[in-house]
Amino acid sequence: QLSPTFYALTCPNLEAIVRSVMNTTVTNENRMGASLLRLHFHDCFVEGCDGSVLLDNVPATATTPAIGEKNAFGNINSLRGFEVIDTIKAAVEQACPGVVSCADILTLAARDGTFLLGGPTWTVPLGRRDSTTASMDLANRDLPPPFANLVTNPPDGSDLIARFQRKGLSATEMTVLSGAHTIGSAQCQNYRLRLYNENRIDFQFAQGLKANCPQNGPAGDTFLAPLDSTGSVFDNKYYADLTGLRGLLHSDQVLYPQNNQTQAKIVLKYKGDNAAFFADFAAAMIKMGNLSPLTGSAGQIRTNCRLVNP
Ligand code: HEM
Ligand SMILES: [Ca+2]
Repeated sequence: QLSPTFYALTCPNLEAIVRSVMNTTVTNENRMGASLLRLHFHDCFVEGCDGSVLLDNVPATATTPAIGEKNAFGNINSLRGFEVIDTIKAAVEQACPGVVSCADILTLAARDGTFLLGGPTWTVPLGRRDSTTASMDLANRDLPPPFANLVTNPPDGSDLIARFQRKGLSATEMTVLSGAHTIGSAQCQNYRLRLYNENRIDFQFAQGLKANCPQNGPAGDTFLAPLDSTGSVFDNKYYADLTGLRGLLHSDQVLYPQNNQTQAKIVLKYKGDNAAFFADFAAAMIKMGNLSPLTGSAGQIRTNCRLVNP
């Protein structure tokens, strides 16, 4: 029951406001476009796209401790862009107070970040409402780790196909959404094991990265490398890099396996057809953006994206 015209009467300038702040932000720092795309993904995979990831801290309840998703493994010292959401929210509140959810703002910001770095655009269904809860445990359970395999990681279910399947997303959609790694960067601690322990990696590529990512931490732990060879441009180079064994994360390289032609063919298709990549990425983003939204009178419209309303 989300709709692209949800705010047509109540906040007609919403999309222009988001685009304007995002434009300034991405011009100033390219990577922030990528960071907001990732923030939206991490919101949607935990309790659905409800702005839960934006909550600074959540008061304890009978069943959950006082802690939010920001402290989960994949998020802590890694997620970025919270201040950008604050800036957009402030501008939106000025224009149309109390009407637009943080979850919708984040969804639009992710779309604009993609577009401003050269990617596709799409129409965003709107009308999500904000959660009053966030769960570190659910985030730890549902966000895929960079060491995840394609299909085999029993018994903890940390394989990529199953993890996305649980969110109603197919292996093809998982592969196209991973194409988001055409922009942005990762820290050495997330690709170190791959550099030193794996065979399916281009020799020169690994050598180049080892210089700043030594085998033993904490030295180099936070050193950033671009996720593909054109890290500030949204393009299909990511897939060419995978076929050249230059995927940065283990979870990237496993998308192009030797022993699974069905899966490998998805990568080859997007490597050879940028238009198909863009179209399928846009469609998969809309699908991911529709994950169990709060609508109607469920949840709330947060005044401050970091806090549940008093
Ligand atoms: C398939 C499973 C996935 C895994 C295991 C994964 C894991 C990661 C990791 C470990 C990083 C680097 C974080 C850091 O070093 O601080 C990263 C960055 C990123 N991820 Fe993913 N990711 C996955 C899927 C996705 C999806 C579906 C999207 C969006 C649709 C996405 C968007 C991004 C972006 C844009 C960045 C760069 C962020 C920045 O530079 O700030 N990822 N991902
Ligand atoms: Ca969420």
